[in-house]
Amino acid sequence: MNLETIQDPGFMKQYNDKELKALGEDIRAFLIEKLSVTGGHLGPNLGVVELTLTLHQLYDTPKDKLIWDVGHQSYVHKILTGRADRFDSLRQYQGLCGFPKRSESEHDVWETGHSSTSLSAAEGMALANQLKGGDSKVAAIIGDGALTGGMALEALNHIGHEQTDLTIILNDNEMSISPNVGALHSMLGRIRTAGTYRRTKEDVDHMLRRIPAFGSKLASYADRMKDSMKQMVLSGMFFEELGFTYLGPVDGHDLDDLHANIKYARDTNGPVIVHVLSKKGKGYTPAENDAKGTWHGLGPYKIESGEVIKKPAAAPAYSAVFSNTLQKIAEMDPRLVAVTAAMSGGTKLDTFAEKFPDRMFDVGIAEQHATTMSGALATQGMKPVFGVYSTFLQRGYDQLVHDVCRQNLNVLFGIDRAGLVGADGETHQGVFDIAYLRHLPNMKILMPKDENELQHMLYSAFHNDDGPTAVRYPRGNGLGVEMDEEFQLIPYGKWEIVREGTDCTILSFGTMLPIVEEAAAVLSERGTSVRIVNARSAKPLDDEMLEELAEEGKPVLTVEEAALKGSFGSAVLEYMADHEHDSLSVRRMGIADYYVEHGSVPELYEELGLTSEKVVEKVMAMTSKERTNIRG
Ligand SMILES: Cc1ncc(C[n+]2csc(CCOP(=O)(O)OP(=O)(O)O)c2C)c(N)n1
Ligand SMILES: CC(=O)[C@@H](O)[C@H](O)COP(=O)(O)O
Ligand SMILES: [Mg+2]
Repeated sequence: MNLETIQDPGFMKQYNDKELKALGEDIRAFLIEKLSVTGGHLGPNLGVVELTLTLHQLYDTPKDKLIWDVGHQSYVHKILTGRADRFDSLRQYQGLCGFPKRSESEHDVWETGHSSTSLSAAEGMALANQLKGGDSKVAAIIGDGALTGGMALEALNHIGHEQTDLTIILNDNEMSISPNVGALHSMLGRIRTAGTYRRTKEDVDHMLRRIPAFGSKLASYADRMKDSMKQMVLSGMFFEELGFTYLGPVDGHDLDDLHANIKYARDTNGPVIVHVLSKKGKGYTPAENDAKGTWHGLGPYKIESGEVIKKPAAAPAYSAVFSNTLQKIAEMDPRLVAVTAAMSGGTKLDTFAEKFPDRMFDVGIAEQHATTMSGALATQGMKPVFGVYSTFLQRGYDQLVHDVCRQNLNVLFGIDRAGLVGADGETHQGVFDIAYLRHLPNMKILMPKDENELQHMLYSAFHNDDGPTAVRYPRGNGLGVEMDEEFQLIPYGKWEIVREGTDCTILSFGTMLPIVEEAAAVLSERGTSVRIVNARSAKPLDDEMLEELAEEGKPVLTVEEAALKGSFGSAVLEYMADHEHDSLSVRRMGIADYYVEHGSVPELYEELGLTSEKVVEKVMAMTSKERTNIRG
């Protein structure tokens, strides 16, 4: 079938199994082919083909509501709701979003990208429906990884209490990005086994009862024994005890099994959880055999061989420098403990865990728990390092305030994906952490200009015993600079002049330095002499340098890859105002007050005006204005 002719799911409502199977095969082939060029979350989507087909047969969207969690597995849903023709632009600038997007389609009723929000959203929509006397059906599709997120358990608690009519499809493929972790995961594993156990039980029952004379006595005795075992292993009781009807485990690739159970759930009063067992990467061998999470989300690949096409990297990934530096420190200092919230691959803490298995804790998708636990580790003299994406640390904000900063605990936050991340788009850009950290008393915020300075910053922060420090670094690879053999201590609040100049000073924060240096070279050719400062801490600032700049009186420009409101440039403005340097001209470049969607980072730099050309323009305006002022 030509999937690009699909307008909406109406066409498949009456499809029989054979037609659905054929459609499923077309969808798998389409995904494998398209994503081999664009990249994306192939594994998760291959795992939900039959499930999504069944949902769109049984639910009449957009009247009925389907909510996808984490949302990276919504490509099949997007194909069935008329967007197959946009897949060549998947996760590209002004192209198809990799997560549900309400502006893209009326069938996308809730936007996700951060994990574990679907149950709360489903409850909200179901309660609204109830209050309005509507007849919409609501279903949330949540993965076994996302179920480990605290929000999901908060919602289960409330939904079970309210007894709201809604269905939760638990898509259990035993994987988070990498293999799932935690007691919930083990419990689900027991259910998977119990599922097999239950089928065996029925077979045994049938066999026993066929024994003449005492067979039925034997069977009922065996039943009693089996039931106590069932209670023990059939942990669907966990959900039943919370007030849910538990159905499962259901074969996530068997259309009949799915249809019967999800239809039953849809038409049952009260909350129902359907435990679906699926295979991540189903239908494409390299993805099916993926034990590490390579095929969770990836770039282009060769379909036949499954070879992932990697661009030759001239420099190490910042995440690798982070992990390698921690390993070097951990060899010298037994107090170092690494923590991740289900991102061991992305943060490269998986390589740390290979060397120090007892000193790396993956807590699941639980940033709140990770933050507070790290604080408590510090109270006991350990030196915890929480490796976390900027955007995901937002999930642990109160724990940052209430537990870590207020108690001034020695936690080092390795904030990865700081700045624009690109293809994951607005839910993942790491552009708010300076703003959400800077106003917290006791927090320090550092960002290196390159990978060599990153190792020194991590080393310096690790040896700082004056409370929490955030060392932030971007997604992707470094600049290819030489790495010092020996660690150096970088004093907090001491910036570095990397180029002398007399007409204007640019305070470059973190990754902006190459763009600023390029602009300075152009400005120099035009006769404007620019001083460049590697302003490597947003808190504390370099007060001494700021006083000198104020004294000198030349224009100052701050440049950062972060939200302008509340980040580094704001800190400089605040400083100058608070110290009554009212005549100094300070201007800022950064990310304006909106959510930056998906695209390549260079394209997003263009959109945001974070280019050397724009820096040149800005400085020319500032200095010519300054010159005009002098001439009067
Ligand atoms: C708050 C938050 N933390 C971490 C992530 C990163 N993340 C994206 S998908 C994923 C794993 C999800 O596992 P699961 O829900 O089982 O979905 P599957 O990929 O197995 O279908 C993680 C950890 C996130 N999106 N949101
Ligand atoms: C869906 C999700 O949140 C993760 O898969 C995320 O896309 C990983 O990002 P990186 O590719 O930067 O590790
Ligand atoms: Mg999973």
